Amino acid sequence: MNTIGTDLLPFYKFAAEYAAVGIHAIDIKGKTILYNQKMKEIEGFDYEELVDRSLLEMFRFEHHESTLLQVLQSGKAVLNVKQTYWNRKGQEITTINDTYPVFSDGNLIGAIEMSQDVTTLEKVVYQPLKKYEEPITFSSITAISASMKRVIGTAEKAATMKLPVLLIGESGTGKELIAESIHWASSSNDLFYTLYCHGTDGDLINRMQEDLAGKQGATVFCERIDLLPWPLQARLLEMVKEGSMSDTYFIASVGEDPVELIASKKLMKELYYFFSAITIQIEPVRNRKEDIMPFVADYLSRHRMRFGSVVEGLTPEVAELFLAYDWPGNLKELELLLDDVTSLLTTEALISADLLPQHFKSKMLDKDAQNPEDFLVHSGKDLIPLDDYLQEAEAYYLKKALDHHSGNITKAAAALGMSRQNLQYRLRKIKKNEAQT
Ligand SMILES: Nc1ncnc2c1ncn2[C@@H]1O[C@H](COP(=O)(O)OP(=O)(O)OP(=O)(O)O)[C@@H](O)[C@H]1O
Repeated sequence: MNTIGTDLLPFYKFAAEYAAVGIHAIDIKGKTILYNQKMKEIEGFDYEELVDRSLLEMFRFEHHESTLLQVLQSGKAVLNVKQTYWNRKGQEITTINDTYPVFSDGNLIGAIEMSQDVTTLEKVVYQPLKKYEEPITFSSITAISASMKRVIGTAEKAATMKLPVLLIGESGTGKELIAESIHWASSSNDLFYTLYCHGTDGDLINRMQEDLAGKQGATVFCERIDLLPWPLQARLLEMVKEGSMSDTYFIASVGEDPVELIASKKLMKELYYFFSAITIQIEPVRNRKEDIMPFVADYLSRHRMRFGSVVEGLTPEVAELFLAYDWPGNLKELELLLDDVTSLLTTEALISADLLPQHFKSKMLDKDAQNPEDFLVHSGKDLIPLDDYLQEAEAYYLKKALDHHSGNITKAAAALGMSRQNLQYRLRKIKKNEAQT
């Protein structure tokens, strides 16, 4: 209650739910008590999956992974942590997180994390300045695999014909690089304009028209039109068809198969028809691993030229890890990893495993382990019989409990609220089941 007697709780609740920052709060036991709309958007959960999200609570054991739990343990705030990662939908997300302990009457009662989504800002402000000092042309693109060579071949033809192009590929596969290369190959005009479609800003398209007013022969790259809200897709369609922009060359990109995007109403059919005079599908890098090592070599050569470093390559162990990893964020993820690693280099000629960031090493170690999210029901995943599901969930949970207590059965059993004998019996049963399958 405030001084004028209005109950503020409903207002606080509304503000938390609809705030433009992602909010995730946990209580003293680590249970999620607040998880707002923006956080769902950032982490890429669909409504159906969220209904199941409470299930994840019972698997919440990765204490060292979570800043929230770290803050809960230390009682100290962790501020200004920038993170780039690929969320559940494979979208690249960059956030700046502040995590605070929450006290009531001097007692710690939980922790709260506030995530600011700076993905678009990063893309607009930071990235274009970051990598290449010269215009991007086809020769800047690593294309050793047969599939990337085909991509470049088609892109070169598209540039000659100057027909609208639709680039299809996961985040980080280099769609923007290809769009820019098509631009330079198709025209001598230096106006390459990227329309970042990640936001819900209603003025996005009007602003672009203002920016391009009176400028002849520009190329507009509409990046990820599938992320554009429906009314803005309609507005974009109207604009590309308008006579006033007839001199503009349009290229667009989408993150998945456009036929599925149309079926799930994420992409307007007419917009697809406009852009798809030529479609170019870029394979994820896990299907063309021949490109990984040449990309690393190219990155390191640029690093030597730019910073005068002496780094030559990777140790065989790191090369093996790079080739084994699936790279959900594609070469962009590899590039960010190399940015991290090379910032630590002094006189090393080879990048060895001890220079790799902890988050990458733990992902490699966990590669074969089951994740909490494997237990969620996804629309694209076949259901399994309940008994099998429960068995898998039990095995996962008990193993995590044991890991958590460094293999100490007595402590794990106590934490699980069961006798030592009961835990041993269940573990034997799991082993037997695993041996049979
Ligand atoms: N084949 C490649 N050759 C060279 N660099 C690449 C290649 N693929 C990706 N990259 C690197 O990855 C980064 C991301 O590429 P880009 O922004 O073009 O990806 P994208 O497919 O447009 O991603 P998103 O859909 O997330 O916007 C670039 O900065 C580039 O340095």
